[in-house]
Amino acid sequence: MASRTSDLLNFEQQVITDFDVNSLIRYAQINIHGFPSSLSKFTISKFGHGQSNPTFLMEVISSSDSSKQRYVVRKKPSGKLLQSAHAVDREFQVLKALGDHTNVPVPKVFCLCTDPSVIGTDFYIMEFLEGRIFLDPSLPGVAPNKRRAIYLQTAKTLASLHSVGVDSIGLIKYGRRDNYCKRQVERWAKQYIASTGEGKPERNPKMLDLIGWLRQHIPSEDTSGATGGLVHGDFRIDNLVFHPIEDRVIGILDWELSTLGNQMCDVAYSCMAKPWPVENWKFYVAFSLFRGASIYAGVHHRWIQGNASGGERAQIAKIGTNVMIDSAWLFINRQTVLPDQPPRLSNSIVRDHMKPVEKESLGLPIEGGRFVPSQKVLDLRNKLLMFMKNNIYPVENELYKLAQSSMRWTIHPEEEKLKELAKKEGLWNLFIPFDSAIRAKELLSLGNDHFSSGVSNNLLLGAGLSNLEYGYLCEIMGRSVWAPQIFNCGAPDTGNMEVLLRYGTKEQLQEWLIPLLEGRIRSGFAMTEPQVASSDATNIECSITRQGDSYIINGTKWWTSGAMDPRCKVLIVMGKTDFSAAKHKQQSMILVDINTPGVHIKRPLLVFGFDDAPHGHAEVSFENVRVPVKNILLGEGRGFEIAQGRLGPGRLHHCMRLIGAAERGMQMMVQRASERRVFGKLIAQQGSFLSDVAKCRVELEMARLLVLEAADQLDHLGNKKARGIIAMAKVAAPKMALQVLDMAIQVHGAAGVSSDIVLAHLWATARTLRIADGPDEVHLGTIAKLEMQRAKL
Ligand SMILES: Cc1cc2nc3c(=O)[nH]c(=O)nc-3n(C[C@H](O)[C@H](O)[C@H](O)COP(=O)(O)OP(=O)(O)OC[C@H]3O[C@@H](n4cnc5c(N)ncnc54)[C@H](O)[C@@H]3O)c2cc1C
Repeated sequence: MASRTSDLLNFEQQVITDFDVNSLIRYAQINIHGFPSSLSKFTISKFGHGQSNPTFLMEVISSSDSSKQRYVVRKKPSGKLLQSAHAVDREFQVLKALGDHTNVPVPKVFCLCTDPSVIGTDFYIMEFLEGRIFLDPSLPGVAPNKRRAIYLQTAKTLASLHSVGVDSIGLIKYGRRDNYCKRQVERWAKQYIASTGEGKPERNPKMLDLIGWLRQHIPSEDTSGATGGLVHGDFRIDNLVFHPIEDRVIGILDWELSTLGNQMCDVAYSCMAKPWPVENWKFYVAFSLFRGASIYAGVHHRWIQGNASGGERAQIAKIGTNVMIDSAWLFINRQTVLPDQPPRLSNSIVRDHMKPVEKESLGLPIEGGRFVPSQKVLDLRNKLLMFMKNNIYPVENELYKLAQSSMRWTIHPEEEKLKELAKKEGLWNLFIPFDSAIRAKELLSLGNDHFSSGVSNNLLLGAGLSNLEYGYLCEIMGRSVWAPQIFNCGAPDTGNMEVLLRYGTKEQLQEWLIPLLEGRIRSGFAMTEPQVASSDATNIECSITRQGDSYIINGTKWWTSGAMDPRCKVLIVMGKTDFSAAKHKQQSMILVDINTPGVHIKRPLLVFGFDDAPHGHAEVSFENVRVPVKNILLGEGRGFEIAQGRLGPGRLHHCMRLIGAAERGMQMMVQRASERRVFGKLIAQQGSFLSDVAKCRVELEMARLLVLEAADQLDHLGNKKARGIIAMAKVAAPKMALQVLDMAIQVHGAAGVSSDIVLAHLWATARTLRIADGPDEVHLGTIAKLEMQRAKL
């Protein structure tokens, strides 16, 4: 529940002894227009909430008309203060500028006094805002829809504050925009040192380590000032006054730490409890916790000295300091390189924090359903749908024509044009999970000049989506066999790029990942071998033998998808580096330039007569292929480890595309049935059709939910723990797609099995997915094994 601003006064109205109240009244009478010249009564009460500048409510009753007026007085604390803290004159300056020139909600300020003879310290007087303050950021007791509105308003208020053009409202010199974090780390480090140590609260050595860590990880945008602007410095929900009834903010309070600087710090600080996947997030959250720890140490120290404005409550600051230091380290360590468990999404956190009774009262799924895409995803989805409608469906026939001609193994120029268009529209590399993108950026210290295509590197590293978010988009690409590669989201490139993003060295990323991300080259994944049952990858026989600074590769692979493509330049080859090692440690993966002597593309394989030109599935032989040692991925014997990381997301991408293929089938089936007459009636009017189409929809929606759930679990639990549900999706999605496409083919009659329309090709592709990336039986084995284990618990 919210507290009224007036409820936050200390219970007993205090008689102020450390300043001259009469002097304050005299000052107000002279400097505030409309302040009563004679008073029949006045009271001064102190606000109990907040630990910093003492703040008072001054209520005065005019003796002439008995009207009551309320003002807020905010002053510096008395006593010796830490350097640059408690600058109420700066608070006044920023409040005045915002109040006079912007719509940012702030209390109106009346006067600033820097004359110590009045009440002993600087102070200013502002209007009193009667409204609601939410002291607990989890908003207990507030209905979910209200909570949503309040959080939304909080975010909007921060956005309005961050949008202020400081130069035009007289705040141009309010601070420096660059190197904010750098200066802040030094400032709060000094204050921590000053507040702790001998004769003071105990100094925590982990805080010193934290200072060192922060110094080493200052983000580049901080140095450049790219994210610079007005910073509140303490933007929390309990520093906002909400309207007494309406869910809107009427005032942002407590501007003590405001300045110009890196606005990301405000963002991170305001959602410290909500991990959020952007670059440098680790730094910003750790920085917020560090700064909080330093402030608490100061509060605790002042409490020991007897001049903390928060009174006895300041004692808890002692515990708070160390909790914050520990939390910072927990956060830093949890996210080293890539998290075992990727960051949780905010809606899951909200769910997790709901009390059972709240969940029950809502009957999960909450707020319109569990799988409701965010606005960002909806926007991308709409863009994709338009792109498919305007650019892909209309050229499908044209692309097929070339792929069935004698020029089948060349690229249609339209395809490359569409790739450029997709890049421009921000529909590029959407498959890249945000955590992998962060690693790539860190490893490569990417700048725009690393890319030749002229597209910003941010775009080349995707849109910062989770696997679940990508699920809503990938299925749309799956509606056409041509679409995925136009968005640079085709197999096996996505899986291969994911391998490089997760496991590649800096050099490997430079050499292969960047051209792949740009869409300049394509790739293949060579694991399956004709002579052994390759669904069990321990059977593979291809050898990778170390010779000095090289590895020599010998073996035959088949079904190496993409290897026929003239743009294919690199293969990830799985082979054995040590035939005598433990069963799952014999295999390694290595990068092979397709033009290396000894790599022979033997022939394209056909899938029910489709050769999938110009992409193709090739038989490839490797005869004494010599590659440099640096091409090994992750290290010898770690092939299985990589395969597990690669296959989870890759498998799900297939499932997502299958949902899209089935949707296309549904749409074509209904359209055909609504146009074609058989025996005097439209097909759609035949009872058997209605029953069949409904059953298809049921199957499709079940499979979609399973796929989305698997993506959600992959995001939350990681590859290993999500393997059961991924296996389920991998079994269910092809089965469903085959059923729906088969029905669509049936409705189309002979046209359905022809190559004149896309259904036969979509069906053939779906059929391969009961085998490719592991046959059904292998996945059923995984599901059954987990089920048996569960039963034993
Ligand atoms: C279109 C297409 C594209 C492909 N792309 C690639 C690629 O890019 N790179 C690559 O390396 N490979 C690729 N493959 C190969 C694919 O991954 C393999 O075909 C698959 O792993 C199965 O291996 P296999 O063909 O050797 O079948 P085998 O291992 O010989 O299995 C044959 C059958 O045995 C049965 N079986 C297997 N295991 C079990 C079990 N545990 N219990 C009961 N029955 C079982 C299943 O019915 C299975 O279908 C592709 C395949 C296709 C069709």
